[in-house]
Amino acid sequence: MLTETILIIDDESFIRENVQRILSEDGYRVLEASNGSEALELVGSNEVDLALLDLNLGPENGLDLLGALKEANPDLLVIIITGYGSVETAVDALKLGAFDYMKKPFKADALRVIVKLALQTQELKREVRGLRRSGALGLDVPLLGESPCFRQVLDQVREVARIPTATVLITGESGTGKELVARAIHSLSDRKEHPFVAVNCASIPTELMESELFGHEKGAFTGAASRKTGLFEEAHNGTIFLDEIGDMYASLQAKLLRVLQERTVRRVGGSKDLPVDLRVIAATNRDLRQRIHIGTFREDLFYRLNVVPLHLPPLRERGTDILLLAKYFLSHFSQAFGKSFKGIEPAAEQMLLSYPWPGNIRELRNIIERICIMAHGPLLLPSHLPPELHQHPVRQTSSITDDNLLQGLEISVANYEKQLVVSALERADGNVVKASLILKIPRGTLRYKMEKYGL
Ligand SMILES: Nc1ncnc2c1ncn2[C@@H]1O[C@H](COP(=O)(O)OP(=O)(O)OP(=O)(O)O)[C@@H](O)[C@H]1O
Repeated sequence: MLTETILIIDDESFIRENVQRILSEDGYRVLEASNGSEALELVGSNEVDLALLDLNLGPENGLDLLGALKEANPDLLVIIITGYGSVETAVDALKLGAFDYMKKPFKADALRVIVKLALQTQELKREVRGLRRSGALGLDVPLLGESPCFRQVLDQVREVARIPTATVLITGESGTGKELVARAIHSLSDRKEHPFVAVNCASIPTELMESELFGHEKGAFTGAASRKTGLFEEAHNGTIFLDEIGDMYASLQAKLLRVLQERTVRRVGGSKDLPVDLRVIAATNRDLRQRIHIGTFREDLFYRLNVVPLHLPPLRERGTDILLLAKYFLSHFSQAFGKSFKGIEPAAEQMLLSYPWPGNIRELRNIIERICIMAHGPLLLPSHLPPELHQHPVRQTSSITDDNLLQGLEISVANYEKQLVVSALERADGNVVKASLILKIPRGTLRYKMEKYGL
């Protein structure tokens, strides 16, 4: 990431010099403006991430300038600097879109904290925008993930979506996103204008399941007062998603096999075979081969379903996707519940990365949702995380996963180096000189690495 650029707008030169000194020491690029027109010119000609604006700019109206700055760059974050007694104006500034305000005189550490928070927010917003743009795949529901093993899944999703007749079997632990992937395949295929019908094969009582799936004719059984179309018919031209296929009742397995072979369905009590044109996507978190072995799943059905196998990795094997997803959910629920979460504290990040996530993405999503309901922010702290995450030891050195190997030596080493730099900076309370002593490297080298890793 490039060095962030901060603009200080103040008519008092000693304030500008002070801010310049503190923030450039921390590795930021700092620009200075003593009045509104200089500020607007600098915002127009530079990629400014954050502006520190003194509202008392001599005869100029600071609030007007705030509006003009936001107009020139709507993504610009503005922190207001206000003198004693003018807090009300600062509140007006917040209403006009300023990020926060700071009272004069302020301490160097307070400045550092507020600037860091603002820039973290900026980054989070950028990430979410990027994710929305990529729609991760251009879908209405984002299928998020950047780890090599998940990228492979996304490639397979794109490939299989192009073949609208291919049957897919999605496997993976509970909560890994099997239904979301099934929806993605449908939305990216030529069938997208037609229905996507999801059926949970484990939740419908077996006696009802047949008539749910195949429909029935009037009078087919007691209580069948009228004709009913089944879900296969409803999914005609679209996609049927058969979740928890491993729990499907044996007699229905035979009927499903027939649908896959003949591409027709017969309603219960009916005598006609009705043609259906659809894609079947089945999913399971069970080991189907083992079920075949013990005789509860038909082998011939397994081969009919397993035309394109797609395996979803558990969250614990997806490395930093955990943080990507956590930040996405944090931003989403924070907005939904009117909270002010702006980021995750590094220690909490480590806890999220170390936990094995038996409930996968669903568990992560639920935890973050709960935090956004119960807590306030601005940072997600270790104390917000539930006991199960505290009981799990934070990994000091990352163990070697398949993902590490797929990333290759250079990226894995860089990730490790970044972790060390972050830990040293934390231990040194952000002081670069102290951190460089901890790491036993020259200060310039540390700055270079911080810039390289966007710290
Ligand atoms: N890649 C992803 N990006 C964003 N959200 C995701 C992703 N994968 C899953 N989710 C979210 O996680 C939750 C669980 O996903 P989903 O229901 O698709 O999992 P599943 O594997 O089908 O679960 P089960 O086996 O229990 O049926 C959902 O809220 C879903 O929106």
